Amino acid sequence: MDLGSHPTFESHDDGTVLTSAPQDAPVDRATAAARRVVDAMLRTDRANANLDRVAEELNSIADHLEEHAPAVAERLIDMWNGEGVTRHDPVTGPENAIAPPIVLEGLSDGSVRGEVTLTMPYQGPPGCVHGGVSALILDHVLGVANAWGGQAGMTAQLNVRYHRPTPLFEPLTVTGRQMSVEGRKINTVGSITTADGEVCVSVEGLFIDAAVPRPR
Ligand SMILES: CCCCCCCCCC(=O)SCCNC(=O)CCNC(=O)[C@H](O)C(C)(C)COP(=O)(O)OP(=O)(O)OC[C@H]1O[C@@H](n2cnc3c(N)ncnc32)[C@H](O)[C@@H]1OP(=O)(O)O
Repeated sequence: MDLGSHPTFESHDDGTVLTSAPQDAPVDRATAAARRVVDAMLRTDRANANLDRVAEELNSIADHLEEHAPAVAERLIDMWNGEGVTRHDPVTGPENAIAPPIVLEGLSDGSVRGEVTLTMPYQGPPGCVHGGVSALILDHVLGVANAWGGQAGMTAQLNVRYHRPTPLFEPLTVTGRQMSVEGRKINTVGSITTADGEVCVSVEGLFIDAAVPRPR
């Protein structure tokens, strides 16, 4: 997959930051505020909050953003340029309000690792993480693990095992590791565990090295 070399952000004794941590930039602050709105919308008292006013103000904000949106093709080129690669995806992207966002580090043992506490927008069963959200997170973490391992690819299969409900509102550790590369086939594993080390979700992924050119 033509992702180029994976941009890195800083290195320290414990690892190399592979994703773009939220910065004190207007777009990061605006996205963090949007994320806060999504969370607060699910928590607020539907009877007493002034949701008519909220709808009006949010539509006004969306109007402003859309007025300044370039053509999609132009924006796609911009997104896939340089550090942009790690700034817009739905798992780690600080510019994507859907992303928690998770900061991933590459470790010297070849694995990647991150920590996250998920809240109501990611709920499936009561008080627990939606299974599709876990699969989304792990698909991406395995993709980054492949980039860190030196051979990226497109997900061809993702086998997900849900061992126990994954709790919301608690710190979770997500990990991924490239296990083998045989020709174009890449085998990668990953998991989501609680702070106590309980495995909630584990995955095995088959990735295929395939050319998906960046928009230019
Ligand atoms: C830098 C930042 C990091 C960013 C990380 C981002 C991670 C995001 C991860 C994703 O979400 S990727 C998006 C979800 N995946 C897709 O949309 C993939 C859609 N499928 C495809 O594009 C193609 O089917 C695919 C590239 C996977 C394979 O098509 P090809 O035409 O290149 O493969 P081909 O048919 O030539 O098969 C090559 C080999 O792979 C095998 N293969 C292909 N697909 C397979 C499959 N699904 N299951 C098992 N084996 C498969 C196939 O049998 C064959 O084996 P052999 O060489 O032994 O004959």
